[in-house]
Amino acid sequence: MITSENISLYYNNTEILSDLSLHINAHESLAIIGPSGCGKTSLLHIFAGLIKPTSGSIFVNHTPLLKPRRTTALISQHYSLLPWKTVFENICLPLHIQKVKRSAFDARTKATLTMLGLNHVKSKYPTELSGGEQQRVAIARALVQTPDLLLFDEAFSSLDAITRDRLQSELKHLHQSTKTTMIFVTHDIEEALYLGERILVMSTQPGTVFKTFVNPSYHNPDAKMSQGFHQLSNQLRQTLNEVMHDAN
Ligand SMILES: Nc1ncnc2c1ncn2[C@@H]1O[C@H](COP(=O)(O)OP(=O)(O)OP(=O)(O)O)[C@@H](O)[C@H]1O
Repeated sequence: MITSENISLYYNNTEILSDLSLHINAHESLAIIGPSGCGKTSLLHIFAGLIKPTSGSIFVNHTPLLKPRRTTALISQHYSLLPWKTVFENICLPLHIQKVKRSAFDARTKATLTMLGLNHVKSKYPTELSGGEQQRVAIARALVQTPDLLLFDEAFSSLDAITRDRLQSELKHLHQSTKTTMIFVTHDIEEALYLGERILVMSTQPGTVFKTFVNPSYHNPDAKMSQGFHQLSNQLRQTLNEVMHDAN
């Protein structure tokens, strides 16, 4: 689905990403973890087509990525909902902008509201919702466009532990049922392990691939309780220590 070939990124004269090559398969769920400032958000913005690498190439479905795609959705920790619009209106906004017919977008919006358990708040305004509900609305607004690529930038970091657990499990279910390609940037090792079929550990700035891990417990319904989960969690912790050690 996405291939980056030897990409580098400079801001002013500072090298942020260096010679980064990576392939993400269609339907894969990849978690990206790494030290603060190593360029995770910048890499996600490159995948979204929002910024161009200074050198190297980036392809989505074998086509050079030159601008944002309509079927890529980026979800960050700032929900970016319009406060003067209801939940229903916020969710159908992208369809409205794309001039999808009212009859078609009503049905799609209703189906998405049901999928994310938001029917009871559909007439409320964002300020009347909890953080978890607002994040669910942001996810619904992304899903209503039936994206083939979902990018999450620390999307759950400001949520309480119970809401985060619930949303993580909803997303995992969504990934397993829709097979949308998903990329999660996170600081949280447990989140990376729960949501990533594969986990990419980045080096310190300038960021590049330090190591990737295949996650054997991803498809285990009780992943968080499994021995494999705890073993890989320790391995990831150790690898992040190595990353920091290499930088000193
Ligand atoms: N628009 C910009 N102009 C100049 N420098 C920038 C810009 N955006 C990001 N940077 C710098 O690029 C580096 C990487 O930032 P980025 O947000 O991609 O890292 P990150 O790994 O996501 O960080 P964190 O984990 O702390 O969120 C940082 O040093 C940051 O200060």
